[in-house]
Amino acid sequence: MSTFTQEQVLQALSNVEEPDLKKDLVTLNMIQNIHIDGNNISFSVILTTPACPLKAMIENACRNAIMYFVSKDAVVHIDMTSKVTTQKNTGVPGVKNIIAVASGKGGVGKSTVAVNLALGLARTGAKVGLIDADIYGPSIPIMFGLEGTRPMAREVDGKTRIEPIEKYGIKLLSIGFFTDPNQPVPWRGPMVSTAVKQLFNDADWGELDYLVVDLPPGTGDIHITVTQTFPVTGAVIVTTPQNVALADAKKGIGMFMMNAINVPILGVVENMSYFTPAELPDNKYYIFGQGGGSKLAESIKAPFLGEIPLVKSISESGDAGKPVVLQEGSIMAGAFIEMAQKVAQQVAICNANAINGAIVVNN
Ligand SMILES: Nc1ncnc2c1ncn2[C@@H]1O[C@H](COP(=O)(O)OP(=O)(O)OP(=O)(O)O)[C@@H](O)[C@H]1O
Repeated sequence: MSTFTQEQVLQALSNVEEPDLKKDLVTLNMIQNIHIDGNNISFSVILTTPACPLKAMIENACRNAIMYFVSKDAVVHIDMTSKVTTQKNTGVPGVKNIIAVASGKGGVGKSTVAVNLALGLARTGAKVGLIDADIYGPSIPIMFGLEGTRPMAREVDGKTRIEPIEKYGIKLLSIGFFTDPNQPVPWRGPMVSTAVKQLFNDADWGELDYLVVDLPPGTGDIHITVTQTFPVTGAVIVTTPQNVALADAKKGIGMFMMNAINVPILGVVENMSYFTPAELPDNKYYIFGQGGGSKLAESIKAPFLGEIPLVKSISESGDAGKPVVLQEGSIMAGAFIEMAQKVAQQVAICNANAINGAIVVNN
C-alpha cells in the first residue's frame, strides 16, 4: 500500500515556480508520470527545452518541495526531460522554432555565432537544423569542412526534396552548396528570394526543435523574404563592441521591430568583446571598449546573451571545419553553450508569452 498520494505530490510541486515563466510547474503541466511505491516517489519534469539553464535548480526545488510538503522520508526519483515548445506554424512542416541570426555590419562573427549556437543547442539534446542564407558570402561550407559538397535530391510523395547534409549531429543547407565559390553571386531581387525560400520549402528537414538561420549582414531583400514568408520565432543580434558596429546593429534591430516585420529580439551577443591570450585565459584586454553590447541590449529591453572573446582558436577551428563548440571541455565551448542555453530560454519565454502563458507541447 502506498503511503503517499498523487494529490500530495502535485500539491507539493505546485509550490515550485518555473522562474522564467513565472507560474508553478503543475499549472504549466510540466509534471507527468507520477509513481508512488512505498516511500519511493518518482515523476517526470517536462522542461520547455533540453537546453534549459535552470535544469539543476528546478530539480533541486522539486526534491525539496517533496521532502518539505510530503515527507522527509520520501525517496525522490526525478526524470528531467523536455519537449520543446512552439507557438505558431513556422511554415516549414515539422519545424517548431525558427531562430534568425543577424548583424548590422559584416564580419562581426555572425556566422560563427550561428554555427556555434546551432551545435550548442544540438549538444544539449535538441534536434537542430541550420540554413546559411548569407547569399553574398556563404561561409558555412568552410566552417563544416564541406566545400564542394552537393546535397542529394530525392522524391518524397511525388515531390523532389533536397536532403540537408548531416554533420556533427545537425542538418544543414547552405546557398554555398549550390553556387560556384569562385563566382560572385549576381542574383538580385526575385531570384534571391526564390533561392532562399527553396532552402526552407524544398528541403526534407524532418522534425526539428530549432532551425537556425544565418542571414546576410545588414538589412535587405533576404531579411524581408525570410521574415515575411516564415513566422520567425525571434532574432539573435550579433555585434562587436565598436561604436560603428553597435550603430549598425541598432539599425538591424529597428528593422526586426518594424510593424510589418515584427520579429521579437531574443537578445544581443557581443562577439570579440575582449582579447585573451590562450596561455593566460584570465587576462582580458577590452581593446575595442567595454559594455557596448550589454548597453545596446538594455536600451531595447532585450536580454544580453553574453560576451564572446577574441580567441585565435575560434577562427582556426572555423577555418578547419570543426567549430570551437565541439572542443569538449574548452572555455570557448562553455561560452557558446551558455549562450545557446540563454537563446533556448528566450525562445521558451517568447512561446509562453505569445500564447498567454499556456504552453503548446507538440508531440
Ligand atoms: N570571437 C572570435 N575570435 C576570433 N576570431 C573570430 C571570432 N569570431 C569570428 N571570428 C573570425 O572572424 C571572421 C569573420 O567571422 P564570421 O564569418 O563569423 O563573420 P560574419 O559576421 O558572418 O561575416 P559576413 O559578414 O561575411 O557574413 C572569421 O574568420 C571568423 O573565424
